[in-house]
Amino acid sequence: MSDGGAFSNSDGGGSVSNSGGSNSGGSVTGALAADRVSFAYPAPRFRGGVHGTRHDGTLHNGTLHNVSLHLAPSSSTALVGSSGSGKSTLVRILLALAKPSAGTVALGAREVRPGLARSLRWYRQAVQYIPQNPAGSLDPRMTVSQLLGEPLRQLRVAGNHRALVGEALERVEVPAGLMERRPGELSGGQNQRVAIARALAVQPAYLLADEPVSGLDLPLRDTVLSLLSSLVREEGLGLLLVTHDLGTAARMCGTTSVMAHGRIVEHGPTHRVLDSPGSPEAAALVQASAALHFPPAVPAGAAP
Ligand SMILES: Nc1ncnc2c1ncn2[C@@H]1O[C@H](COP(=O)(O)OP(=O)(O)OP(=O)(O)O)[C@@H](O)[C@H]1O
Repeated sequence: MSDGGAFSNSDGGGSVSNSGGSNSGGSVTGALAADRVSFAYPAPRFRGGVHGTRHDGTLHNGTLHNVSLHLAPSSSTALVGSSGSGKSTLVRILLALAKPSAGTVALGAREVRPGLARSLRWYRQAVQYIPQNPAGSLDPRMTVSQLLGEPLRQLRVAGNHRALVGEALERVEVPAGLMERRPGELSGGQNQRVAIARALAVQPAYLLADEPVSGLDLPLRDTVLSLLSSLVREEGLGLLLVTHDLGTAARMCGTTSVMAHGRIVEHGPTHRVLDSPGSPEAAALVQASAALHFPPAVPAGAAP
């Protein structure tokens, strides 16, 4: 699909309800949708121009152009694309951290835009984020139990917070004995799991995850990906997985969107996108991934 026109996931991007499970973010119903979103980062002042615009009035550094992405409960979508194609920027817009210059973001029937923390509390609970470097997002002064308890308190999540914290840590296999440690007293992998537990503890309806397992060893990757899959399957979570790993996209996600130069250039069932890519950008990603996983064999005796 060219230019990211509005589309729905094949597994139901329309207005739907969470199918249940225990995710309390599931009290929020409907699709999470970016519709025809454009965005440009502020640019340095041009000579004789207005901040952020060219002399002809067009936006400089138009980072996203007319991008649409619809996520549905109980489904996983992979967002792939080369470095700098705009994936993280789109995630920031979906998180209502950046305001699009055109287009809208909505959860169900409610449009969302950056604003007062109080007015976005419902949205921050419903849509959680796992950043690229989750461990780096943790306040080093806080203990694990404080780190997980803080968003529950700030977002006024209903229920027994102590129990929610314990349950989230158990899900990512962080032993309860580490609850009073601070990030500096944990391994990188443990910190990453704490950051993931922090997102899960508020029981979101949607999880936007930017390379969530890139810093973990292989068995732990498997554990975390299996956990995310089961949250989607059994508890109605909607997952957007930003990844450079097409194998992870194939394993986890029913649909895949491909970004290039700030546009969605292709969207469809993951197996179709990966098996017979319909855009040169998707084809290049598949080719690069194949070369990485199955490099041409070095003939015996040849220098490596
Ligand atoms: N804060 C910023 N100010 C100005 N330009 C930015 C800013 N953040 C990102 N950009 C630019 O916006 C474009 C898209 O960046 P973005 O981080 O969204 O790409 P990405 O696809 O997530 O890349 P990666 O896979 O490397 O994380 C890039 O050209 C980048 O340099």
